[in-house]
Amino acid sequence: MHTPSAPILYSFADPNNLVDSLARFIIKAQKESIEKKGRFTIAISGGSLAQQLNGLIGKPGVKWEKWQVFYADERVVPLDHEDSNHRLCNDELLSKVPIPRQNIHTIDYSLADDIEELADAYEKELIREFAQKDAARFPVFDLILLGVGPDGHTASLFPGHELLSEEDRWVAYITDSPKPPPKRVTLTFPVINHAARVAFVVYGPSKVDIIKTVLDKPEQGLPPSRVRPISPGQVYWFTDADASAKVEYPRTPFKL
Ligand SMILES: O=C1O[C@H](COP(=O)(O)O)[C@@H](O)[C@H](O)[C@H]1O
Repeated sequence: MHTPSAPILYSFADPNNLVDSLARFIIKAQKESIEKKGRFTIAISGGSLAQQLNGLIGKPGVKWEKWQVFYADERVVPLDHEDSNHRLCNDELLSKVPIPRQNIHTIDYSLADDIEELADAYEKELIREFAQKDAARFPVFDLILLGVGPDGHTASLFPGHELLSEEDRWVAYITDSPKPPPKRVTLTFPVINHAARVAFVVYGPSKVDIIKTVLDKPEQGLPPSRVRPISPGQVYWFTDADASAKVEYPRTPFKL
């Protein structure tokens, strides 16, 4: 097994530059994936990340019909509820681009009374997309987009939670999320760490201390510090000057 590569940190002084660079990065990942496999598999988080994706709207070169979109985590609420990660992503991006609805893989909220069944059903949705085509132990997403909460969670993997040691499941559930709503499903570390690329998108002054801890003190083992995709996977950080203000970890100039 190869050692994971060190994270690559980008810091953008201009917010528009962050949005545009992220869009160009995603389009490049999409192009490489389609050339290799004929499709682009992406998992998207909710929260503040969704607003950073609008650089993709109307951009030439995006082959929406080749995208298979999953959620890195989802709050167990109706899909049109204001807390739903799908609703956020749909409002900010997916409803504004020509992606076929069947390529957007949402949770089945009709199973909400039995969250274990709901998580199993979402895992089966991933198995249909990945296992039959790639025959791998874990799915290899072309790209997973993650955020980081001020408390140090990523996806719905919270500091100190027992889910951090999940080794088998692709999709796990929690009913005691410290951040509301309490019921959520999430991709697990084995899935996140098998991705070809993982990009954190973190901006704003409220994230400044947590990003410093995650990048400068990975030995503390906060969930985002544990995102180290196995080689040749790579983790990237797209940050703004506010979020990365205190980070000593070396920045890399953005170029494609
Ligand atoms: O609850 C969640 O929070 C994180 C971070 O959200 P942010 O608004 O602080 O960026 C998000 O990445 C995750 O998908 C979501 O469920």
